[in-house]
Amino acid sequence: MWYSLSQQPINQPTQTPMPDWRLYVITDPRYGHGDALRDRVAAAIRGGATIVQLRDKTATTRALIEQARALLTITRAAGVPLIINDRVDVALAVGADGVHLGVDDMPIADARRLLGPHAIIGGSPETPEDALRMQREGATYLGVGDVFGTPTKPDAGAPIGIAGLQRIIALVDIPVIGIGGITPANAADVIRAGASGIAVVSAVMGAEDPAAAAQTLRHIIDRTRSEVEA
Ligand SMILES: Cc1ncc(COP(=O)(O)OP(=O)(O)O)c(N)n1
Ligand SMILES: Cc1nc(C(=O)O)sc1CCOP(=O)(O)O
Ligand SMILES: [Mg+2]
Repeated sequence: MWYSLSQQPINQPTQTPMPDWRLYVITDPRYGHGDALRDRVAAAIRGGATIVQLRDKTATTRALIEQARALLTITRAAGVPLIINDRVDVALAVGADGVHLGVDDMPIADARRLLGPHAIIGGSPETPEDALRMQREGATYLGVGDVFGTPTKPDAGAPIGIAGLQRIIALVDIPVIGIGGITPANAADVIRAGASGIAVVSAVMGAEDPAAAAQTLRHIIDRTRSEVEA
């Protein structure tokens, strides 16, 4: 059955398998553009990143599209989804796997209508009410933070801690990824709290060796998940 965009039901069950959320790596222009960015993303994937987000709040639309196309060749070859931060138009233009949207970005319901039932759509709630609304509107997952205090996003607000993260995990049925100030020293706490994965910028993209940094985090995540499941 065909739907016009306006008739397409939101929150339609998707046949697409759920991504592997364990290690979600987010780019930052501070750590390179062009080939340097591509090399860092490729290294992060070699080390064990399971999902990648292109996040660049300063690039022109044209530059963002170029970066997205360049990253897609790497992520597709590795079978890792590429998510575009903020920009539904860029995700559509390049055929990315999804978008990530905060409370000031396009509403999730509109993005779901535009991108269709199989797109990965992440939401960043600021309150429990936001979390429930985003889930209702068709978010695939939530990125919840700032958990520990981030050096990367100055407007992230006060840290919510593990207790704040757990509150959202208990409230929704969709996967929750912890974000904000996550390092090898605290990643296990996020997984023990029930998060499906961790999202990091500086701990991998800002590392001298992104492959080694991703590998260290993956070991911690996988070990902690085994402990929790035992
Ligand atoms: C995985 C993930 N979680 C949270 C965010 C933050 O999104 P948002 O609140 O829209 O802030 P900006 O990233 O746009 O500054 C994210 N990007 N990814
Ligand atoms: C993109 C982003 N969103 C956040 C939120 O709290 O919603 S914190 C953040 C940046 C995370 O970077 P780092 O791993 O360097 O702390
Ligand atoms: Mg945003």
